[in-house]
Amino acid sequence: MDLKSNHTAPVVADSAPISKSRLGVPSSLLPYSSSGAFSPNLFLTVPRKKNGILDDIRASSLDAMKSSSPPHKKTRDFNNDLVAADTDVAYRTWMVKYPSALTSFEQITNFAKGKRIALFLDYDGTLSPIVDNPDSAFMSNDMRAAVKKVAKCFPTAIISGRSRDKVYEFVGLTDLYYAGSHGMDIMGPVTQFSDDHSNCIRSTDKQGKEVNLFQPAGEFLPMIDEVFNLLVNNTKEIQGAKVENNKFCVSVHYRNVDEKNWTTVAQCVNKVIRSYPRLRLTHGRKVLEVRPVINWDKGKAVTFLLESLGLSNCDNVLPIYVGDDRTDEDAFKVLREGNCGYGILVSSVPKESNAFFSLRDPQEVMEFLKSLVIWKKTTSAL
Ligand SMILES: O=P(O)(O)OC[C@H]1O[C@H](O[C@H]2O[C@H](CO)[C@@H](O)[C@H](O)[C@H]2O)[C@H](O)[C@@H](O)[C@@H]1O
Repeated sequence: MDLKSNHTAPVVADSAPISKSRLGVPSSLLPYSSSGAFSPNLFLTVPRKKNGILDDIRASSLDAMKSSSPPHKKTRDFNNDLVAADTDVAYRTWMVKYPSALTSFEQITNFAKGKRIALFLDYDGTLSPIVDNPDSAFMSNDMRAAVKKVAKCFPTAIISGRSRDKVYEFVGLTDLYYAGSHGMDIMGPVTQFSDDHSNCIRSTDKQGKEVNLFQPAGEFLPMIDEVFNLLVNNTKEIQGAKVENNKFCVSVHYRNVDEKNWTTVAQCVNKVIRSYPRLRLTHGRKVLEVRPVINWDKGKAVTFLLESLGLSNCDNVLPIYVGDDRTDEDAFKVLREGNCGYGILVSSVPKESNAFFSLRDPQEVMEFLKSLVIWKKTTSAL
C-alpha cells in the first residue's frame, strides 16, 4: 500500500467536547461495547484543505504549545503567597468536579465489590515525575514496588506513548502487559481472540513466554523511521529540541527550547509532515507527537486489552485508568462512555477531562496503588 498516496491532512486528535453532565458513580452497567473498536478499516480519512495548509494549524500553534503542560514547579511558591493561595483555591474548586481518588477511595471500592479490577497505567507524569530529560524519566524503587504489588492483585497494563521496549526498560517488571506508541504496539496474552484478529502475530517476550503482538500501524514503520531522521536533521540547529523515536510515532520535545523558538519547532515539524499526509500531529506535555492517521489510540488499546484478557464484561469487571496527558483522555472517554470504569487524571493544576477522579502527582498515584493492595488483601481475607 502506498501510504503517501491518499491526500489527507494531518490533524490534531483533539478530545471530543466533554459532556457537561457528569455521570457520577454509574448506577447501571451497560455491556461493554466493542463496536467500532476493531473496525477492519483502521485508517482515518481526513480531507486536506484546498490550500494544502495543514488542516488544523492549532496542531502546532503557540497557544496549544504553551498550554500543553503546566510548569513543573511546586504549586506553592512561598515567595509569593498570594499566587499560591489563588492556585490552591482554583485547584480545590476544580476538585469538586474531579474528586481525589484517595478521598473517594471508599466510593471506588464500594463500586468494585464483586468485580475484578483491571488496572491501566500511563507512564510519564503518572508513574514517573516529569523531568527535563526524557531519557532520565526514571520511576522510583518505591513506585516500582507498588506497581509490582498491585499487579499481583489485579491484571495491570502500562499504556505509554513511549516505545514498548523503552517503557519496559523503565518499569522493569514482568507479569504486566505493555502497550507502547500510544497503544499501537501491544504485547498481550495469546488467546482465541488474538488468533481471530488481523495485525496480531505470535511472538515471545523477554522471558521466552509465548505472547501476542498487536501492531495496527505495522506498515508505517519505514515511514516513521524516515520522518524521525528528517526531524532530527531539521531541528538540529534549535537549541534544546530533542526528537525521540517511539517506534510507531515520533516525539519532538520542546521543553528545553527557549519559548521564543517554539514557533520554529512547530514550523519545522509542520514542514516535514506536510509531505506525509498519512501522518498527523498531536500534543503532549511540551511535546509534539507525529503519528499515523489510523483509528487507534489509548482508548482502543484499553478495549483491546480488556477483550484479550477476557475482561470485557462490565458486570463483573471494573477497569481503572490512571493518566496525566491529553492522549490519556481517549482512554478516559472509552470508560466514561461505556459507563464501565473510572478514569483518574493525574494533575496538579485544574484541567477539563473525561476522567472521574484526580490525583495530584505520582506520589499520590503510589498511595492509591498501595491502598488498592491493602483493600484487596483485606477483602480477600474476609
Ligand atoms: O504516554 P506517556 O507514558 O505519558 O508518554 C508520553 C510522552 O512522555 C515522555 O515525554 C514527557 O515526559 C518527559 C520526561 O518526564 C518530559 O521531558 C517531556 O516533556 C514530556 O512530554 C516521552 O519522552 C514521550 O516520548 C512520550 O510520548
